[in-house]
Amino acid sequence: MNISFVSYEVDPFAKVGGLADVAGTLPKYIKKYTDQLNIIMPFHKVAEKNIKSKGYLLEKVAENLYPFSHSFKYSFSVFKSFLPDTDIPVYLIKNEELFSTDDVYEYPHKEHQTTYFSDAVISFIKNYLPETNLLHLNDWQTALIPVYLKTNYRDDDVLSKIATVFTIHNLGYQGIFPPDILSIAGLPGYLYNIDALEFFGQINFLKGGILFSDIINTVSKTYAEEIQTEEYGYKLDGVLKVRNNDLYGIINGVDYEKINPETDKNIPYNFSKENLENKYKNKLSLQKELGLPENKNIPVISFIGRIVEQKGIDLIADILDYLTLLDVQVIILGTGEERFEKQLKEFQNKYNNRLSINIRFDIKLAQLIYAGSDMFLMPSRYEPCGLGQMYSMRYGTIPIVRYTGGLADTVKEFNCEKNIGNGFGFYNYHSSDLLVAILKALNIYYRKPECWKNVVLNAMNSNFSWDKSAEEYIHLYKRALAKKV
Ligand SMILES: Nc1ncnc2c1ncn2[C@@H]1O[C@H](COP(=O)(O)OP(=O)(O)O[C@H]2O[C@H](CO)[C@@H](O)[C@H](O)[C@H]2O)[C@@H](O)[C@H]1O
Repeated sequence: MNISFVSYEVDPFAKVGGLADVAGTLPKYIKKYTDQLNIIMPFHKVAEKNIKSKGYLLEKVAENLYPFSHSFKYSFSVFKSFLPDTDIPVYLIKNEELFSTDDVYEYPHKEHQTTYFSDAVISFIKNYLPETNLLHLNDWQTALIPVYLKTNYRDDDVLSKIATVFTIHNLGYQGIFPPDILSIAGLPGYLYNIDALEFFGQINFLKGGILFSDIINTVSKTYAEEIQTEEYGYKLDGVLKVRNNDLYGIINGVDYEKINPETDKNIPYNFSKENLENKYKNKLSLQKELGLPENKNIPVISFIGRIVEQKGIDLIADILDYLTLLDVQVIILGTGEERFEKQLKEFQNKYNNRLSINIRFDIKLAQLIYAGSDMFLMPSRYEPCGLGQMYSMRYGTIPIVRYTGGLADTVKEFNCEKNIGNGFGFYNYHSSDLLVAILKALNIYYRKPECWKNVVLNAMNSNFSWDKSAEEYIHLYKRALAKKV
């Protein structure tokens, strides 16, 4: 198998959320099953900064290339780096006009940027990587690649042989734009059709990915089922049902080398199951760093994530007045929608010694929060997989989740008598249900310390390695390739 993995975010080059973690880790695990594997991403400004500051190798491998169909006649060049500590090449596609913003998703005309990138990837493959026989695509930004392949390039001797696997990391982001994007992208006008890319008078990129890829998957089994219902389908449930025979769910894993309390360089005290005292030293460091009273007995309840509706921020905001009545400390780290950021900042002034609101992106602080907290909130409205709950468990921090999508597949309700389970949760999307789930955890934390220790150990013993999921991806690749013969 000769695979190119295409993603808009790849950790540690450019990260906004969980997509970067997956794109920066999964390739390491599928590598052993493949002949050739590389990653292709845009050369965002932030990637350039990270490569320079971290001293990664960078060389130009191609210049003056052009996309074949796109109406923008800018040329692009391609740079090569490597996924750190591996021999996996990362190809970065550079164009000054389109990748000029500081952050990954800042460019105002994303439809121009993503279509240009998609067609440029194809042109680069045809010219420099013609042995490629499978493209693993991720999210709406890359969803038109299979559309180009099955329309404009269906008779091309190299490109027509390429199979596609398309992973949906989040159905909530679809890439919906006015119909004139088809002519800008150089795609045929007949795609403006209900059986193709048309979507309520617009063009929907994700719909293109769903209909034109050989195989589709999402990042947990439960979410793969949920998105075929009206409640979670974001108006694409019907389209997903049409592709039901080719739709799979594969749970994400955790990079056990990077997300490891025994070796993590971002935390002051490394620890393991055998040495949990150090976890509580991290708790004191965390409290100190955020200006909260330093006390290792007070339960610290945290949230890290994008501050958007998906993550259940409204439920957290609803209960903060009640939660702060209790002897707890609450820490929030994230960035996102302004209305939520503003609302959270207002709470900060009310409850200074119980609450720490941090509106920023800060990887080092995130690791200290995973390590130094007792409980980790993920009351998501929907959650394709979720990584925070798995990271927190690695550090003995107990997830409190809404049982939906990947959260339902990775968190099991703790039962103190039987000593089974690794977290706590609730089902209905109601703030009172979230509050009750937190109270269940606090009850055990305060009144049954032996049980609390057990749930901490159960969480740390949970297995979220990528090995099994990587094997499942290989099966999907084989299925996709079988469609080409
Ligand atoms: N302010 C901040 N500072 C530092 N770090 C921060 C941060 N905000 C977020 N992060 C980090 O970003 C990652 C978020 O990952 P998630 O999987 O939880 O969410 P996301 O919704 O972005 O991903 C989508 O894609 C992934 C990958 O498939 C799915 O797991 C998920 O369900 C889906 O919504 C974690 O590594 C977290 O620590």
